Amino acid sequence: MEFRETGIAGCHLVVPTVHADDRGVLVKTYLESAFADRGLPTHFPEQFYSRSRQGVVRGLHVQLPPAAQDKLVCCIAGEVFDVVVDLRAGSPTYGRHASFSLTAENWQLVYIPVGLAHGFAAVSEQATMGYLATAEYAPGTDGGIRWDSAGVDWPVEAPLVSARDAGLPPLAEYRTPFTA
Ligand SMILES: Cc1cn([C@H]2C[C@H](O)[C@@H](COP(=O)(O)OP(=O)(O)O[C@H]3O[C@@H](C)C(=O)[C@@H](O)[C@H]3O)O2)c(=O)[nH]c1=O
Repeated sequence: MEFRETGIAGCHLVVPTVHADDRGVLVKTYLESAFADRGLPTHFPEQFYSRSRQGVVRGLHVQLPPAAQDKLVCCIAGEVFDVVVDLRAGSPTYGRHASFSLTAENWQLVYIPVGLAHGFAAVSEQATMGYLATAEYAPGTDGGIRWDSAGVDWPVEAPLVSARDAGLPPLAEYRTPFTA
């Protein structure tokens, strides 16, 4: 399991070892000791999945304190264009984003620390995302910024976006509770 820097402090691209043989593959996507060695969280009380059809954009979401979450995200079916945006006041990369191609074939994951917004576009016909999170979901603490306000070059035409996501504030108007 390799941890690659992403240009946004504390956010890592996690590249697991893919053990392939005649039968197929075995891939370990989370290893407590590897996370502990890097000072990353090892307690993930919540796991969930979403399935999206092609052209869906979800995000850009961040769960607010006191229920703020670190997340470990991956794509277990299909392919997504995954995005994080730094919303930590005082961060040298505040407002900047990083993007990743997460696919069921490359098995890569993104570790997203508290204070980064997250979203993705489903690039394949269907895409299933998996999440581990360090805090349980708390209705009323879900926030974020509008998907098209952070300079992201989304690889989809006419994205399908939820009403809630369409109503999120743009990055320029976002009042962040997070600090670097
Ligand atoms: C995220 C979440 C949603 N829900 C409910 C609320 C709502 O009725 C329904 C769908 O929620 P949403 O529209 O927020 O689902 P979705 O847009 O898939 O939300 C997710 O987006 C990506 C980008 C993330 O990073 C995730 O952390 C999460 O915010 O599921 C839960 O019960 N628990 C949860 O943890």
